[in-house]
Amino acid sequence: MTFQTPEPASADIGIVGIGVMGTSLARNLARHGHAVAAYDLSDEHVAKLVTNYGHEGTFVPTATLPEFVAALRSPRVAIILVPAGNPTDSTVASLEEAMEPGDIIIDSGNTLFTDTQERAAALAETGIHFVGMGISGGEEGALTGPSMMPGGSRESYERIGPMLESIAAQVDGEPCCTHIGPDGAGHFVKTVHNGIEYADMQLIAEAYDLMRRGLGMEVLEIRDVFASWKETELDSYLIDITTDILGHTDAETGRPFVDIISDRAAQKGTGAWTVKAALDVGIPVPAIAEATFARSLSGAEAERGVISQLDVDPHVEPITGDRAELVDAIRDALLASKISAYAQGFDEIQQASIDEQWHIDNAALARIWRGGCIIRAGFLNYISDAYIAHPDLPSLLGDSWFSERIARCLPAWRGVVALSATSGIPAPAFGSSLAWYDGLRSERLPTALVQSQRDYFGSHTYGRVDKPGRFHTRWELDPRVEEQWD
Ligand SMILES: NC(=O)C1=CN([C@@H]2O[C@H](COP(=O)(O)OP(=O)(O)OC[C@H]3O[C@@H](n4cnc5c(N)ncnc54)[C@H](OP(=O)(O)O)[C@@H]3O)[C@@H](O)[C@H]2O)C=CC1
Ligand SMILES: O=C(CO)[C@H](O)[C@H](O)COP(=O)(O)O
Repeated sequence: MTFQTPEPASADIGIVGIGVMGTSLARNLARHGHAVAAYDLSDEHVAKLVTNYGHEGTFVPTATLPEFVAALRSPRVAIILVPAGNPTDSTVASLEEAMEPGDIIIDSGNTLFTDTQERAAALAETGIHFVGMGISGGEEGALTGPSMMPGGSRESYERIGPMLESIAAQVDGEPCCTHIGPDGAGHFVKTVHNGIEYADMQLIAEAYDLMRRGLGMEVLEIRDVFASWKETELDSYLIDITTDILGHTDAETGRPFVDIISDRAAQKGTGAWTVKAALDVGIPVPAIAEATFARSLSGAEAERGVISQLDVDPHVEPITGDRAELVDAIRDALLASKISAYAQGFDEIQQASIDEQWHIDNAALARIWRGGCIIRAGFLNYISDAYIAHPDLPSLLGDSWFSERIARCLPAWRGVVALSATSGIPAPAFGSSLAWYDGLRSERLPTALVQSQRDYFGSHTYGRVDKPGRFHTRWELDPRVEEQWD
């Protein structure tokens, strides 16, 4: 396929990677009156964009990256929407060759934030701005209004902000796009957004499983339950799509779609990155970790094959009792666990922001997640309010809106986690969230014993509850002697 050589400087902005997201974002920009240059390794993708959607606005198809760059008005702005890793590296390298100081490269893929930091540092010498921008909303959101999380220099945001804000989702008259912070900040918060997404999805799936296998409910009955939860604090996009999915019937078999789809849930890495980064900054995110492991477990063919054959009957003990009360209990457990998962994600962002000196505004971040993105949910308004009232809030659970709901849901939360264990229906994200909460509220934790063990075998020292300093016990001596080490 050949395209006519484009007019130089005829496009306001360009997109490299005209796949699922690139096509939608190019259309969104064009619909808002921006002329969009398009480049993809595959000319066919670019041609399809122009043929199918050319009537929606101005597209400038290009066949090579130098042509693409030449088609951009100066200072040039190019958005990359290709797979993370090598394809992004090679695209950045080619753009760098053709671009000039003052131009802006925006990587909008799901990129590891440390890669963004490295690319931004490498490009800094050239005078080309590098913006690592998280984007969320999937194909539909990118078309009708995504949530966007750009990192990078303030100067670059002044140039690209108005254009991005014009195509972002709008909530209460505010665009779901704001400058997040320097270098890797935008990609970091998008990664944690996805970690929270993993947790929210897993929690919903656990609620479904407890109703389906535990209470023996039909799929359409559960669909109706989820539809009714939309009227509660659980109102969210993920509850909406769950309701829709549960109402869907497989055309070929006439069975509920959820019964014919393979239960292997895939992952592209952002959940695992969130967990790894949480380990690095020392912040516990067990709901996100369990959600990530749940996907790995679902794909653990060999282990599942062996263990499912073990002669342990019954595999599932039905949950008995008043069904309406049990459904309400599952709803409350879901709300409390969901609050925990979001609190964990925000804790992680807060700590990374301190460590990296990103100065991320959690209130503004919560506001841009209210629309456009996959985790959009009514209660993000309350998260924003909590951080407006106390920007350095050590935990969302310290805010009264959240603590009151946790207190209200707590008895049901405990009951549901106990039922999960006795019925044999795994609810790892429910259970780990509750354990996280109980850990944080414990005045004294058994890690006192862990620290004693560390000192015993490795002379790692310890603090005392009754006086300052670091101490070590000479465990090998008889009688034992305590030494003060500093
Ligand atoms: N899908 C989603 O919901 C979301 C995706 N993202 C992120 O956005 C990025 C794009 O995702 P998505 O649109 O789903 O992926 P797709 O695979 O649909 O699109 C990627 C496009 O980039 C093209 N491409 C690959 N390598 C190059 C290259 N070196 N130069 C130019 N074009 C190239 C591909 O062509 P070809 O097919 O010929 O290889 C394809 O057309 C990813 O980083 C993804 O993680 C972010 C948010 C949401
Ligand atoms: O970024 C996204 C949504 O916010 C993408 O859809 C991403 O692919 C989701 O992650 P995974 O594929 O690992 O489920």
